[in-house]
Amino acid sequence: MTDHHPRTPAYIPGFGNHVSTEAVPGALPIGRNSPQRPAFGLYTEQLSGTAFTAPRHENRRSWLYRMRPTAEHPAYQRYDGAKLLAPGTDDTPLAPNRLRWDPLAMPATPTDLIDGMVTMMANRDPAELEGVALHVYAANRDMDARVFMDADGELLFIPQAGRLELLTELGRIEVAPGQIALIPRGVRFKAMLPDGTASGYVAENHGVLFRLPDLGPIGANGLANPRDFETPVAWYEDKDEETQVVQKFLGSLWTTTLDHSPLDVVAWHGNLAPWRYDLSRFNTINTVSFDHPDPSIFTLLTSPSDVPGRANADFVIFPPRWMVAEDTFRPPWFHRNVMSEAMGLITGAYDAKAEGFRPGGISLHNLMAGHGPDVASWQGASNAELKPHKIDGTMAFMLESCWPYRPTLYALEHSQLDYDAVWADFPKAALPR
Ligand SMILES: O=C(O)Cc1cc(O)ccc1O
Ligand SMILES: [Fe+2]
Repeated sequence: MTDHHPRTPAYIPGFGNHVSTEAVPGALPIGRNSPQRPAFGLYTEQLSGTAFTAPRHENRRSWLYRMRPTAEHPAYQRYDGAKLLAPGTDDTPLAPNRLRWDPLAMPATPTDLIDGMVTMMANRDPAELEGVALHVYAANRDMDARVFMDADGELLFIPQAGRLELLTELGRIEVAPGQIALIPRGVRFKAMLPDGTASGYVAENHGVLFRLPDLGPIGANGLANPRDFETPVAWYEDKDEETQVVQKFLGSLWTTTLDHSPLDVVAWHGNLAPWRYDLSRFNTINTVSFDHPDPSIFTLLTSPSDVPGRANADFVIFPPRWMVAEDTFRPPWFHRNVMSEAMGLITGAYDAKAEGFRPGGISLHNLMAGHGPDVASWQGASNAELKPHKIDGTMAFMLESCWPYRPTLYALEHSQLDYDAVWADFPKAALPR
C-alpha cells in the first residue's frame, strides 16, 4: 500500500477554472482527452456536471485518469446504516409554523461522517434535479476503508466545530470552521477528523450547480471573489484493500464493496472539481447611508431556477461588518418572504435573535411565515444609540430556496418547544387620539 501524502495539500486558485493536474509526471495526456493507451495503463473517465450539450459558459466536466475504471463494481444493495440520513421527509400536512433546533449532540459511540449525518429538511425530489436539502453532522471517527458519494447533488460542507480533511477523487481538501468546501455530484470522498471530532452543516444541491452571483451595479469585484476559491491538485491512494462505497441515489442509501480504494485518480483536467473557500475573504457590502438592504446583498453562491431571479438556492452569509446606517432600525426587519429561509449559525450571535439561536442550531422560516427580530433584539435596536458599531465574532448563513422546505420526521420531533414565544408580547402601537 502506498499513501501519496505530501504533508500539506496544495491548491490552485480560481472558481470554475480549467485545471490540469497530475500527481505522477506524465500521467496526464497532452493534446487529447482519450488516447488509445493512456500512460501507465491508466483508465480514462469523463465525469459530467452538466449535460454534454449545455451552453459553453455553463458546461462543467472533468477528465479523470485512474488506476481502475469506476465501472468495475459489484451490484449495489440497500445500506442500512445512517438511519437519519435521507429518510425522506414527513408527508403529513406541514403546519406553517416557524421552527428552530438546538445543535446536534456528539454521538456516544464511534461514528463516522456518513453515519453521523442527519437530514433536517429538504424540498423537491432529487430525481427532479431541483431543490436542496440541509443536513447536520456530528462525527467522532475517521471514515476508515469507506467512501461516500452523492448522485443526488453537490455537497456544500459548512463546518461548525472541528476540521475536516476531505480526501476526494480529485484531491485533498482541509476545511476548518470559518471555511466551506464543495464536493461535486458523484465525486467519491472520505472524511478524516484531524481534531478527533467534527460537527457542522451540509447543504445538498439537487439543482443546477452553485455559481457566483452576478454583481450588477456592484461592478466587477466584490462579495466572493473568484480567486479566493481553492481547488486541490491531483492526489491518489494506491490501496488494494476492501473499501465500502456508500452512495446516495434518488433519496436512498446504497452500498457496494470494492477490492481497492476508488480514490485512485492520478491525474485530471477540467472545470468540475471540489473547492474550498475561506469566509473571511468575503468582501461584505452594505449600506453606508440608511435602511437595511435585502439579504441578497450577502449572496456567496447561487443555484438559479428556471424562473429568472428566483433561486433554487442562494447560499448567503452574515459576516462580521460595520453597522453605520443612520435613522435606521439596523437588524433584519419584520418580513414575510415568498422564498423559504433555512438558517444556521457557525459562531457568535445573530443580530436578530438575542438568544436561542445557538452555534450549530438551525431555524426554518418557510414561505410567508412572519418573522424578524425577537422581542429582545427589537427592543435593543429600537433604543440603541446609532453610532458606528461593529458586529464582530459572528458568522451565520442562510440557505434560501424558492421551494418550501419539509422537515424530516426526526426534525419535527426534535424542534425547540415554543419558538413562537420569541415574538410574543410586542407592545401595541399607540395611535394619536
Ligand atoms: O430572517 C432572517 O434573519 C434572514 C434575513 C436577514 C436580513 O438581514 C434580512 C432579511 C432576512 O430574511
Ligand atoms: Fe428572513
